[in-house]
Amino acid sequence: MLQWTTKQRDTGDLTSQVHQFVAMFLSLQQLVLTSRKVRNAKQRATVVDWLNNILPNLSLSTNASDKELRAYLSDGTVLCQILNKLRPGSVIECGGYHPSESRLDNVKRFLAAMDEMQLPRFQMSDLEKGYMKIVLQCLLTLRAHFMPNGGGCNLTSSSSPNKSGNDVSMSWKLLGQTPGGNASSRDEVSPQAYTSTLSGEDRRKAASNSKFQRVLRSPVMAEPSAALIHHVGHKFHEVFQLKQGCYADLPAAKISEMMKSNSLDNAPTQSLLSVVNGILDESVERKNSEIPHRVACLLRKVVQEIERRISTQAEHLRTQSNLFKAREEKYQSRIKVLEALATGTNEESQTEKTKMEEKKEVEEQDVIRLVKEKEQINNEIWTLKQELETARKANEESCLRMENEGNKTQQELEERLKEVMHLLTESRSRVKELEAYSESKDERLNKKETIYQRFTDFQLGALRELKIASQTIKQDTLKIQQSYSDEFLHLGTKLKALADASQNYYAILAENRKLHNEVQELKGNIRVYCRIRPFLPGQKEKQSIIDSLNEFGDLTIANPSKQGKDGQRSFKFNKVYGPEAAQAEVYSDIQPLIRSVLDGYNACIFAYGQTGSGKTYTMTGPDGASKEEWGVNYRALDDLFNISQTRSRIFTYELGVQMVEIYNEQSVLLYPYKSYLFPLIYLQTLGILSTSQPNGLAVPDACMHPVNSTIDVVELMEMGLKNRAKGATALNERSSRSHSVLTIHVRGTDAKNGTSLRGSLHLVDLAGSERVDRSEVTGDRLKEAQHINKSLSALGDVIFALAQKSTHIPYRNSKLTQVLQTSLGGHAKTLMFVQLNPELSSYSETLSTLKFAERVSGVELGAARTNKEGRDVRDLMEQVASLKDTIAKRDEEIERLQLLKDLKNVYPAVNGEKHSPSSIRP
Ligand SMILES: Nc1ncnc2c1ncn2[C@@H]1O[C@H](COP(=O)(O)OP(=O)(O)OP(=O)(O)O)[C@@H](O)[C@H]1O
Repeated sequence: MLQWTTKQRDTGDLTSQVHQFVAMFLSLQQLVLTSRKVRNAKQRATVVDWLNNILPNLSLSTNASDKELRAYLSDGTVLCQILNKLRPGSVIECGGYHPSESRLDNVKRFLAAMDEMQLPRFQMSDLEKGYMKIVLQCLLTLRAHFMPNGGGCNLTSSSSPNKSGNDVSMSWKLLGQTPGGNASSRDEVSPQAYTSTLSGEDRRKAASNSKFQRVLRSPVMAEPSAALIHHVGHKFHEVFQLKQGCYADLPAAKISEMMKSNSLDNAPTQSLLSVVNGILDESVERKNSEIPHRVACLLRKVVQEIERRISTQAEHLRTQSNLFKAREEKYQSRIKVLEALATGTNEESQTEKTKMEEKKEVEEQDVIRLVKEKEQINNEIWTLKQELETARKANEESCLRMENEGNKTQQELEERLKEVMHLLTESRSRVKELEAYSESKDERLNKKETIYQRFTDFQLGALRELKIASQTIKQDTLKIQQSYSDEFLHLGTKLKALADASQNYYAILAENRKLHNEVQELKGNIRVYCRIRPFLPGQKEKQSIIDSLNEFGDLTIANPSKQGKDGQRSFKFNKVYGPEAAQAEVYSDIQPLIRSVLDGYNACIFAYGQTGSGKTYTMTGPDGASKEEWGVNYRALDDLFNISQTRSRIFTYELGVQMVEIYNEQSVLLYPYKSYLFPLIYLQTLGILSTSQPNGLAVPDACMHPVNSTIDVVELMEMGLKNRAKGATALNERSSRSHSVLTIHVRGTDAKNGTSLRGSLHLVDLAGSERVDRSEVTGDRLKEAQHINKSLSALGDVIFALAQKSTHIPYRNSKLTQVLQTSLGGHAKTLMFVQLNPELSSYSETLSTLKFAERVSGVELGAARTNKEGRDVRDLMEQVASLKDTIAKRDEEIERLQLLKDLKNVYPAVNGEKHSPSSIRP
């Protein structure tokens, strides 16, 4: 860094200061400026600006392109005008060219003038071909040559053209040259020559300014950096007015050589200042210049001030010089006058001498005054220097600050660089990791692919095997199918044989059954048909205890509380009807038995079972039954009527129907036998029957009803049914608590031989067989239950006595057994319907019913026999019956009388009152 020493301040003259300032500035530039290429556009703009200044009528656009500029310059007129403006008369004035001249002649003249001035120039071909860079360089050189202050814009005194001209002449004067001086003399100006152009005092100061010399010859100046040289190249070029070539293309070595040859020493002050101004202008204009904008502005102001002061000083010196010249001339003339006078008169010469001395004194005073003024100027310069020093210091500080900031920034940048490097390293490692990961992934994928490939191969293999296996299986299946079809055919044949055999089997079975029935008939077995009632509509519980049944009379019931075979019980009867069996089906099975009555057989059909098991349904049918729903009673009567009518030509049949209900057997013991026998109602239809029945039962007050058709019988039966005792019990609302016995008496007479036959059919609807829970019924209901139980027990006793072929059969234990005596014994055909309730709650009752029925089915009554009689026998029988009837009446009379006698003994107070048995009967 160059220092502005006090000595320099004291001793340096203005020019040397400027030189020094330029050198310092260049040093500063070296420190702060970086190399930057001056753009062609900038140059062009400068040239355009300059041209517009010189030739205001040109009106070139500031942003004119190379092409536009070339258009202006191509005919050489503008070039000639420029030269004439700068140096009047240097070329022929050419406001237009002569028609005989070619366009290029103007250009040639311009180039010749440039050659004459020994300024670098372009070639004709450059302008023609549009190499505007060289043309621009040439114009810039010309501009620098004639207007070193860049067109005079920056000089304060350049506002007026006259002043500008003065400045130019002043500059040349300072350099010891005239504007029209030989350029070669400038090129050859050495430092010594340059200093010789200065005034004596200035030369002395310049010579003594060792610092200045050192600056000019300093290594920095001697060997400027390439960047610096490149940056300020054109400025130097302008300053040193290089002869040839383009300063932009000037190699660094050339500039370095120039620096070594002390070319700066020879540069005019004004040029140096214009260099500084140019650099500062450029710095101010360029926002991103390395010189801070404020500093550049300040420096420019300083330089302008220096220029102004130099200008003022020069003006002052010029005035003084003129003054001195005028005085010198005056003195010369006076001396001449005085000399003339001296030769004339001494007095006059003495006077004149005195006057001259006086004037000399005045002049000396003037000189003293001038010296004082000079001192004053020196003082001003010194103040200026001080200001310059302050500015320099400020500049240094700013440089230091900038340096620090630069260092700081550099450090930050380095740190940032480190961070970036770190990030780069990290990202590289990350990339490596990713690469490794992708490689491993690739590997894994490859492995997976291999595995999948293998798996696929394996699957395909397996598929192929499966295909083969499936084909084999297909073939096997076909074979098996074939064998199966063969076997099926074989089986079909066998099955056909089996079906035939089974048909035979069924035929044999039917034959067996028939034979069995015949055997039973021969034996006189009581036939037992079992019928199962369906679940009633609206009944919630529908779990049936019926496990199985078949057409052969097999029945199995299941105990819900016991699992497996322990809970099951099987029975065998002559027939078992399921819940779906129709009334007609049931009747068709008993039809032969019923019809046998017309052949003179006694038959008895009774229904046994608990309350609600369907006894009445089977024997009579439901209430208001249609013909399809008719029970056995209606169907039997209808059937017998029809057959009797069919056989009317052969046989004359008389039918009598008697309907008896046995109720509260126990009360019979208290009443006469008529009442005893028929406690509630009796009906004796037809007049064919005498009041004395064959079984010995008298029917007192018998109502005889003749019947001629089935409908008559049905009406009679309905009348009888209406009179049945009915009541509500816990088991069944409509439960009958009485035994209902419908007896059909048949007498047939053979029209040919007069033989007669008698048959009777008892159709008995027994009371409910269930055991009565004493807690549920009391009073009359309890009595009814007891009677029912007793009569059923008596029935059982009779049946089992018959089964055991006992000598004594206890028919007389109940009224029921007495009524059924002729049907249960005495070679009658007997059939029992065992009615079953399928409900779960009735299991125990059902079981005891079935057990009773099982025992009944084993009872053999002996082969049934017809009641056929010849006419004599019949007459005798009728006589016997009449006698029996008479005896019965007598017995009855005796019994009645006996009863009256007993009553008289019991009630002796009652005198003469007679009670008839009928009045006592309920
Ligand atoms: N095979 C059947 N088909 C359709 N309904 C039936 C059948 N058997 C019985 N019923 C019906 O069951 C109910 C009870 O039948 P039913 O009155 O005949 O029983 P019961 O044994 O005569 O009873 P009770 O001892 O009280 O006279 C009746 O409503 C009847 O219509």
